[in-house]
Amino acid sequence: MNVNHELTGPEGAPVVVLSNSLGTDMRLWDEQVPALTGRFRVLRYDQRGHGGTEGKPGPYTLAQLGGDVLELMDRLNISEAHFAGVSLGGMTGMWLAEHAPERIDRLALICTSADLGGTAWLDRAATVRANGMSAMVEPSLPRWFTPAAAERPDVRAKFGDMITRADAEGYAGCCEAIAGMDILDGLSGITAPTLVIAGAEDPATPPSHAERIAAGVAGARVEVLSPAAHLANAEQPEAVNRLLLEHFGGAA
Ligand SMILES: O=C(O)CC1=CCC(=O)O1
Repeated sequence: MNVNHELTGPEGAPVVVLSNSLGTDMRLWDEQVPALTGRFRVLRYDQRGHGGTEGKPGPYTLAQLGGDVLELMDRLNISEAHFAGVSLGGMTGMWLAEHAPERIDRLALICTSADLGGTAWLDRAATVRANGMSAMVEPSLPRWFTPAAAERPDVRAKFGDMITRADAEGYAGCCEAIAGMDILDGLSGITAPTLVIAGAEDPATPPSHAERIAAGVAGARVEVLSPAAHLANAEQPEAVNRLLLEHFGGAA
């Protein structure tokens, strides 16, 4: 799998891997990279079918999305890393922390869920396969941002571009990975110190989902940010940067 990625920050520093959500790409992390590269080597990548990573025919599984990360880490000679993921990226992180615990040091889960599966995802996969990605822009932005942020021209341009650039088959395959996800029972197997961040106004993965994750992962801590919807790291970058630096051990 040829995973599009970017590796920046000081050579030899601890590595942080950043994983994007459904419909976005590595630009989701634009506000985090400058803050993190002061202390960390940062590897951000595009999930299958998103940004510059090809969308193989779906359906996908979380095991495949996690496998893409392990393959990339192997290729770059990264034996272990901290991991932060938003939504689908967080699901990928939970899969990795359960199934490859020796590769994940500390885990940050942003606006995600361990139990978001269901048939609605199969309907969404069918919709994008039939109609393409541009139909997803207007429904997505109000889930991703609170109303004031969702109306900002810069936000609409940047995140609208991410959605329309995504490959419909890749997006659909990722929807099918969410539909088939089975993480809840595996949470007790996660030993990486875990921070869970939620957006108080997130309609897709509200804070109750963060609380359910934290109830399953021993020692996990929850932080709820407001105002923030589903892409809390884009809407509240300073707060998320501070939390990530504290959690990964890079705070001044
Ligand atoms: O539906 C959305 O756009 C929100 C979302 C669910 C999983 C994910 O990665 O994003």
